[in-house]
Amino acid sequence: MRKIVIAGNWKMFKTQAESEEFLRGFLPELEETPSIREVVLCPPFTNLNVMSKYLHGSRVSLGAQNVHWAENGAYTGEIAAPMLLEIGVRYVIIGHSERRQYFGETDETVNLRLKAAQKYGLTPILCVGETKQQRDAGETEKLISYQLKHDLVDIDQTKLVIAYEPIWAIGTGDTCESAEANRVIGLIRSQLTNNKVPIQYGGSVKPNNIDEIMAQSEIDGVLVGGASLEPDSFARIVNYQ
Ligand SMILES: O=C(CO)COP(=O)(O)O
Repeated sequence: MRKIVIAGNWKMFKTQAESEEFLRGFLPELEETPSIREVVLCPPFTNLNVMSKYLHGSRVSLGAQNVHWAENGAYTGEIAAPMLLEIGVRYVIIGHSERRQYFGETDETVNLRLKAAQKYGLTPILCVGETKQQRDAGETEKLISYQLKHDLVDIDQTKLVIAYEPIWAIGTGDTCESAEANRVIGLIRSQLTNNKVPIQYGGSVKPNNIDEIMAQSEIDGVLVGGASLEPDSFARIVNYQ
């Protein structure tokens, strides 16, 4: 049985006060959530410390949205793994398409960040996925194979989560058909050496499509953007049928 990992990626949303307000509404809704489901929240860096204190003793794990590969150093604007560990962070999203698209992230830097995360005991959530153009050109499989081959060099697949996030489905309301997401995720799994790696789907996951997505045999969880920002909607997703 593979682990189920349901993560909220808050991107650049919520102040500290707003994140505390979210938790006040969200935590009570987890009382009935099956314990096999790992629930992760990935807020902006500025909220991690206060949320870590708030979540102490709760069943929710904290994740960051990026990590640098050096232990420390002259890297203005970056955050190192030991800084995250010290405040109780356990997961880190790496290689999100918004990092690749807007901030010059490459497969090489993704690989460096993955290695650093694992070296310090953080579990990376590696994001892969194709653009609309690549999909229309029939290049989805080739692109994802390329990303996996380069991103996963010397990576321990026993401490890894992968998220398949087709870029055209992110923030668009244009969810990938669940059967198609299942097919691509099966393909990702066939390229891994460890068949226990949890593989999530991400891209316009909402309360009204979560049950169908999670009914797919290859899909081990979801990485949720917009719908993770409201306590009721994220609780509905975590408590899928
Ligand atoms: O990018 C995503 C999660 O990392 C998905 O975002 P949305 O759920 O808003 O489409």
